Amino acid sequence: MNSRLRPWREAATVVLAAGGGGEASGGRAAFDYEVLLLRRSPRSAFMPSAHVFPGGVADAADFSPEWLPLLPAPPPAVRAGGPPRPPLFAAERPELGSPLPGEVAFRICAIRETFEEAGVLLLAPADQGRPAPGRPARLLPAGRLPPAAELGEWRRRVQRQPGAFLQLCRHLRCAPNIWALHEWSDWLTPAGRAGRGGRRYDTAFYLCCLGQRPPPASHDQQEVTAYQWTKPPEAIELFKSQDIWIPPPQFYELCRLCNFPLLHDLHKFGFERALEGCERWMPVLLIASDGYMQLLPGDELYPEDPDFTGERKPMLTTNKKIEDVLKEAARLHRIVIQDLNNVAIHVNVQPKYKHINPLPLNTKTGNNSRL
Ligand SMILES: CC(C)(COP(=O)(O)O)[C@@H](O)C(=O)NCCC(=O)NCCSC(=O)CC(=O)O
Ligand SMILES: Nc1ncnc2c1ncn2[C@@H]1O[C@H](COP(=O)(O)O)[C@@H](OP(=O)(O)O)[C@H]1O
Ligand SMILES: [Mg+2]
Repeated sequence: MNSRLRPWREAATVVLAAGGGGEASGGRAAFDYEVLLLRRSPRSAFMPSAHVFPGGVADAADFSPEWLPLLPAPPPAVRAGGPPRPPLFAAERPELGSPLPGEVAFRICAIRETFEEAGVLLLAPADQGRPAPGRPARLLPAGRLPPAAELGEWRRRVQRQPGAFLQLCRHLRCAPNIWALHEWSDWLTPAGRAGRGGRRYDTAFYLCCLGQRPPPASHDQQEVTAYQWTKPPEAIELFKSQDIWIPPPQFYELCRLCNFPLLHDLHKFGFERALEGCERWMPVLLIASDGYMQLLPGDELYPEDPDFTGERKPMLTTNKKIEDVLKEAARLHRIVIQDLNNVAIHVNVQPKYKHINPLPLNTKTGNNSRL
């Protein structure tokens, strides 16, 4: 990516859910699937030790035209649509000389990163033809994979050289299962929250539902130091009890998933909704006297002309307390952060593009009554 043209890096991440086959009934136990969370290394320059979904920065190799003969055609519904898209997908990249559209390359990126960071290979046989988007995806049968040691060697090669992912796919006569990933959201790191060295990310979030038990994963002991498959409400509980720290975008998305106890419902919602479009969200920080808020588009305090580069006014400030700021507002779409693990989403606006609002789960002790 040409970082000189944009003050942020372009990245992709995948909310990987696996399970299914559950019964519809109330309570947390009713969740019939788990999502993959990875703990970032404490040495990471950005969000050290945070629990996130697998993902990372796009590489020129994700845009290689050499992918084209390997990839299946998009399902008809995907090709027919022309919904509103974030700039990440729409931007032309003549600097890469690549005919690969962003919507393909960022999916390849998310799948490559999932292999690098968690050892999970989201591939489909290259001769499989068009996917059936109506059903959750499945992984390759174990018989199509090389022995574990050989696969481990491939993984290290891909980590060193992302172009090796194409070689691996050719070797296995497989292709990244790109159409099993459904566009879900797009988060841009707030100006004023850049990590060491000014790191900010415009990150495409995809949803991928696997209609099978969570596959074995493994961390890489470098960028990622632990992994866990967890039900969305359990992840919120772990956050609340300070066992893990989840950054605001991932917290927001886990609270959205809490609307769907069943994998099949989540998958159906995810692939149908993706056809409606998606917009990029850059939270704008409002610092209050006893904490801060991340204002999101649609909130009445969200600026009409947000400062994307952070050169003008990356943060708003007030002397008031959070409670008083909240009382004064009618149209709410914000993440309220009183301290590291005391986070609540306040939203009463209609989500765009047929998306769903997060369940209002305050992580303050005793407040998760909806679970
Ligand atoms: C996948 C990433 C872009 C990381 O890339 P890397 O593996 O380091 O190459 C990951 O950062 C990600 O999923 N980002 C999503 C959007 C984002 O940047 N969120 C950070 C928000 S920081 C924040 O809100 C802090 C706060 O106010 O508490
Ligand atoms: N052993 C390690 N500990 C911490 N971070 C590591 C690491 N090995 C690699 N990384 C970091 O992981 C990031 C690559 O992530 P990804 O492949 O998901 O995009 C790089 O961050 P930077 O790009 O910020 O330097 C790299 O420095
Ligand atoms: Mg990463």
